[in-house]
Amino acid sequence: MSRKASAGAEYTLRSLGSLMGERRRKQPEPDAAGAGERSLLAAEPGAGLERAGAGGDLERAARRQFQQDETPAFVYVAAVFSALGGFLFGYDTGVVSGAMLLLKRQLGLDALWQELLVSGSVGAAAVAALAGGALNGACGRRAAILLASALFAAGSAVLAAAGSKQALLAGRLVVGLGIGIASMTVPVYIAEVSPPNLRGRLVTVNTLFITGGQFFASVIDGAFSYLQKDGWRYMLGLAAIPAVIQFFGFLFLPESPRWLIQKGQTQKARRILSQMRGNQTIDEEYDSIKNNIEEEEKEAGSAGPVICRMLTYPPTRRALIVGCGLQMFQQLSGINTIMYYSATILQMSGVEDDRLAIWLASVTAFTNFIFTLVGVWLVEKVGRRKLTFGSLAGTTVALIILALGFLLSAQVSPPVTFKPVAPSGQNATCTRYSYCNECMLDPNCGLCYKMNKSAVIDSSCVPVNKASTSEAAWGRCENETKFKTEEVFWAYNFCPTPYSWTALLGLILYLVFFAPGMGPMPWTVNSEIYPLWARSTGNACSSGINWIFNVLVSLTFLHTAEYLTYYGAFFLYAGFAAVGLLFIYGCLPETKGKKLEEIESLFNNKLCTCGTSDSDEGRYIEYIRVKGSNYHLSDNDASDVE
Ligand SMILES: O[C@H]1[C@H](O)[C@@H](O)[C@H](O)[C@@H](O)[C@H]1O
Repeated sequence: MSRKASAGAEYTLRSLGSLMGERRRKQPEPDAAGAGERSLLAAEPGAGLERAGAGGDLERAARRQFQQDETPAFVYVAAVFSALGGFLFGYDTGVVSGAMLLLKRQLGLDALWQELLVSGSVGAAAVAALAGGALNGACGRRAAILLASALFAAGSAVLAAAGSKQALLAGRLVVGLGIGIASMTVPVYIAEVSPPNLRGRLVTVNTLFITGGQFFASVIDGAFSYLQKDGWRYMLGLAAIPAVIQFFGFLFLPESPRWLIQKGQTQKARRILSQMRGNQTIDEEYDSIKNNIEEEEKEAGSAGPVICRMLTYPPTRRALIVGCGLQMFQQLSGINTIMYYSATILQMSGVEDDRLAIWLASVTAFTNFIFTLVGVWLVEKVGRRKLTFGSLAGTTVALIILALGFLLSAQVSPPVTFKPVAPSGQNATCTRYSYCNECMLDPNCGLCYKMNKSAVIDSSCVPVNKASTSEAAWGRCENETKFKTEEVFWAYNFCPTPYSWTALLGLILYLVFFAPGMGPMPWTVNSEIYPLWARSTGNACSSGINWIFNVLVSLTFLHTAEYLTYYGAFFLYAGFAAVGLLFIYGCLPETKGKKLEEIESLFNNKLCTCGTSDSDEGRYIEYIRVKGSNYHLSDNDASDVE
């Protein structure tokens, strides 16, 4: 039974499709626009007018019809300005790989410094995401977004002007703090200002901006890679522009009305809510939020840290497990390894030119972006649960194909047929390897070879030039301009085999399936599943988990590949994804179209019964006030019934 019902107010329970306790019964699917507007008497918008018999119902149905057409442009403006935080998150995480190619040469960075600059900001993001919960709760979403954009701007300026590696590290850490705060705040803010029927779509737009930022970063990397000296300053510094735009935009944008109500600033909250809802009456939404907060405060008690209250109160504990689980499986299915190694996978498939591979990597980022757009379109049509499940199922299959591609390539990996003698003082470790795939698993080595028709001949495994991976440290492939005229080829990171296209196919399928669901849904679902008192903390924890697993997966990939080989690593990710499928099937309820205040009741049942239990999308339950408290728990019905 819902917490509201147990709170002493007297309710009658009405339901369209099924009553409490009944199993799911199939309802006609509302269309996207009406997803949040399921009526008591009409499950589909549009059917409302015909079916509403009584005068009050008719009026309500008409009002609903009117309301759903009118979402003020203001909501979209607020969503787009906050999603600039997503863009910066994507840009700053994406741009660093290209910048690093130039930086390591210009500043002579060793592996440790490269690692620090790449992972430092991700680590800082994890810390800031975890700390961002307290910041959000105490100062509000708007202040947190303003702080994030200020950090992005300041960090980018430091990076653009950096004169030493220490300054670069400081800049990356500051940017990382911005990424962490933005990643946990922006989805919450968008969810709180959006009307229920658009919420999923608008929060998903934030992930569209993340992947858009990553794509834009890859184009900028490609463009500035020609500017060998100082190109990295532009790559890293350009992020200041959207950061400044967001900062000034947010000076004019309002605080989340839900947060204001929680803090007792009710007049201001009413004003902002009516601005956000245009011509719609806001009384019901306002009362619903306010009563919900009062109920929550009564029931959850205000003693102790929020995280302890969340863990001891079963519905929020379950929501937290679902939220963190989704973020963990998003990262464990290997998205960032795929993005990072896409250039390698493309090279394996026969793209030998380094520059071309960089440009093709931006095609990968573009695919991720475009298919996130498909997610924006689908989220209100098919709902979060089906979209996430379908997406992860496809991702699992794609990972298996990718792994098979690497496996087949390893099996026909060309043997090393020529063992040159290392010049004195030079490293000869690479010459020990007997097959190309062994040579490739050692990051210090590459293959130098000739081709006879499509067969690899005269191949040797030699050390890579530390300053430029496009040539060897010594031997036939030592000088790129020279060996290219001599029909000698150099492969760093890939083995030329006839099965490489399988890996390419796996890569494309991976992005096509991952981007619409597993990419955005963990963020979208997390922005919806916690009650207001636990929302900032819940999002802080789940975003923190996302960043922690992001670091873990990216940092361990090369070692995993060394121990398990490439195909082993991808089979491992496929295994994680398969476990994630069971988790989603069992534990993820449908939140589509529900008011944020209603979602908590989805977690009243024992965890991981969603696949079979009645707390799923087929149920349309409505509590109507009979007397006493002046609100009800319903699927967007706007009136009080005495
Ligand atoms: O949702 C995003 C998105 O899918 C990005 O492409 C990925 O790099 C992030 O790690 C993820 O959180």
